[in-house]
Amino acid sequence: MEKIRIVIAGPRGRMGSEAVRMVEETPGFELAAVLDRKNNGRKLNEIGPFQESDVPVFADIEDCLQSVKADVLIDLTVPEAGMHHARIALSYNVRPVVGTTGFSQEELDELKELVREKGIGCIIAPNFAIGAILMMKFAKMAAKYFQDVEIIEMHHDRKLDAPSGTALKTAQMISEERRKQKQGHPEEKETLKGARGADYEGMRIHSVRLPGLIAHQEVLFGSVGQTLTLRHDSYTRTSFMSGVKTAVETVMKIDTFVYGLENIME
Ligand SMILES: NC(=O)c1ccc[n+]([C@@H]2O[C@H](COP(=O)([O-])OP(=O)(O)OC[C@H]3O[C@@H](n4cnc5c(N)ncnc54)[C@H](O)[C@@H]3O)[C@@H](O)[C@H]2O)c1
Ligand SMILES: O=C(O)C1=N[C@H](C(=O)O)CCC1
Repeated sequence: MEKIRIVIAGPRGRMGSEAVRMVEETPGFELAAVLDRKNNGRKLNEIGPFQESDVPVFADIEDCLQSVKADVLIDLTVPEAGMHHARIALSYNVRPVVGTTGFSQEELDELKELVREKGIGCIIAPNFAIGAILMMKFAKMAAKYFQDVEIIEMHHDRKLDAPSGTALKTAQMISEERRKQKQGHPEEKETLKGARGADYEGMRIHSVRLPGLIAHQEVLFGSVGQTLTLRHDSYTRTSFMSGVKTAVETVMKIDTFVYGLENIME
């Protein structure tokens, strides 16, 4: 069987470098090229700790996709670059697997429409860790029985977007079961701005940023005389890689837009 040829955007990043390792180690996957903001025209083993890999580095995705044959683009960059890469990849019939977070609803809708026009698969995954996916699914289940919920997401202090993509996706999944309602005292007042966190349909999302953390989230439900806490922790970025691998394999078999790995989990 032919190998799945993959382009990775963001190969020098925390996630992108893990993804390069995963692709290189996976039978059936082949790294075709990488997209880096800098280092156009060089080889991957000249720009990072990847001794074995001499695939070409491109700064521009169009140059890349005109020069190398690719099946899948894995994007682990920043939202502006991720959107641009996903749009161009689709226009070249290359299937995007996007782990980058921070997209607006309008951007997700635009990608969904492009995928509908093209008829090839595209997966946007705010979190690739199986435990995080289960946490979100359990939170949705619990929301049927608990109307009051707050989300606390905790990440390393190099993270650019807040709230995290996972926290937003969790809130969206909960909102499929929970009726919209403002939580807390109807007359509560913040004496320090932001004390009650972000407001998603009346439920609150709190973002913690600290060195030492990787990616963690608690979903706290409260009802009369009881609370229920769901918690997930990613202690290393390798925790995300089996999800990236599954997404790459799956995106080759589908012709639709998927937002969230829970939609492709058996
Ligand atoms: N879906 C998940 O499970 C998951 C897990 C962890 C992180 N993330 C997300 O992945 C993204 C990357 O996270 P990170 O911690 O690896 O960040 P990082 O800052 O370590 O890496 C991002 C990389 O993207 C590169 N980059 C920026 N613009 C680029 C461009 N135009 N072309 C090519 N490369 C470009 C940067 O140079 C950098 O090397 C973030 O949006 C983060 O929220 C998702
Ligand atoms: O490290 C990050 O940045 C992470 N981002 C994702 C998010 O925003 O939910 C997933 C976890 C790690």
